[in-house]
Amino acid sequence: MTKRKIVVALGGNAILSKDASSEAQQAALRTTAKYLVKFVEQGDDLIISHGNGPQVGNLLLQQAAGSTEKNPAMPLDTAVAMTQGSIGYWMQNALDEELAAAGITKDVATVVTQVEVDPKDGAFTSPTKPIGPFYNQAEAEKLQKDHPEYTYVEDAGRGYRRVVPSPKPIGVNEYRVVDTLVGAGVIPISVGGGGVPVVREGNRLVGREAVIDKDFASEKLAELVHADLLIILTAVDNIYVNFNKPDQKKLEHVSIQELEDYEKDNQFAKGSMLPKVQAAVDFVKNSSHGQAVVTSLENIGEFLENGQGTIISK
Ligand SMILES: Nc1ncnc2c1ncn2[C@@H]1O[C@H](COP(=O)(O)OP(=O)(O)O)[C@@H](O)[C@H]1O
Ligand SMILES: NC(=O)OP(=O)(O)O
Repeated sequence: MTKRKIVVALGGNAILSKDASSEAQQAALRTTAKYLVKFVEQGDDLIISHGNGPQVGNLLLQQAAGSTEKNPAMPLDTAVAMTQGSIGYWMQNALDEELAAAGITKDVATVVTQVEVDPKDGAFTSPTKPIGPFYNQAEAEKLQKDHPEYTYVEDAGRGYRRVVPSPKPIGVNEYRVVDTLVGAGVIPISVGGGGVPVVREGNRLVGREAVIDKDFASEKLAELVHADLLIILTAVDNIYVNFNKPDQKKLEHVSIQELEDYEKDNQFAKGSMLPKVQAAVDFVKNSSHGQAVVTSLENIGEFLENGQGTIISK
């Protein structure tokens, strides 16, 4: 098997399910690391990215609760950088342990990554990215009254959450560093939480209060480092059409044209499967030879051994 350069984007369930304590998130990441080591065992070069929606929202709440004039709460761009650090630390620690258990000598390093966005991106005036905890309707209504500057919306029938702007990534400032690390045999963790959103002002990169979708940021990074594969890991083994209906159909090998047709047919839920499908299609379209895969962590073994999962090609 030839050595491949793979960008792996980790879904929310790879880090946090119900318990938001650091112990529980670290335990989940140790399980995640066991799966990811399978790629390393077969000689692939990995670049890992991850989400931060629950974590960055929780961090903002902690910041607000403890803030004083002398110890002010940090803005959202800085909070994103803080979650890159904390989740990166947990992921490095978990991978170090699992690589050692597998007898593999390889370093892992987190790169605080700034992702460029367009200051005129319409997302800045139309927040859509859910962050932090879920609320019931009464709680959300009270929060909305107390914080008219924030937006709370219903999130896919699961409760209410605060939403923030989520502009599209147009560049990854540290992509060359990431590629250099891969070339040196290191496993980089990059564009965590979609990357810190920044806009270019001359020679300066200036932070913006937003949370970029990690699937789109991972796609941009995969393009820039000329990855062979973009693997988007989530809670399902495959993308489906007629998802959760009696006639649901699993997609196995699918072309970008077919996926675009299904997208026009509204087959993919906004804010959950749709960004993954769009990121996968963009990567395959914009790379000379790349493929994209959407599957679950638990299915990695089946993907590696039998090609199971949804595999998207030109
Ligand atoms: N057409 C579809 N095919 C498969 N899953 C879908 C589809 N539409 C919506 N989903 C849901 O989208 C989820 C993935 O989105 P989400 O949980 O937001 O992602 P993440 O894993 O990045 O946190 C899947 O676990 C599944 O429940
Ligand atoms: N930044 C981001 O996309 O996070 P989630 O995947 O947790 O929503």
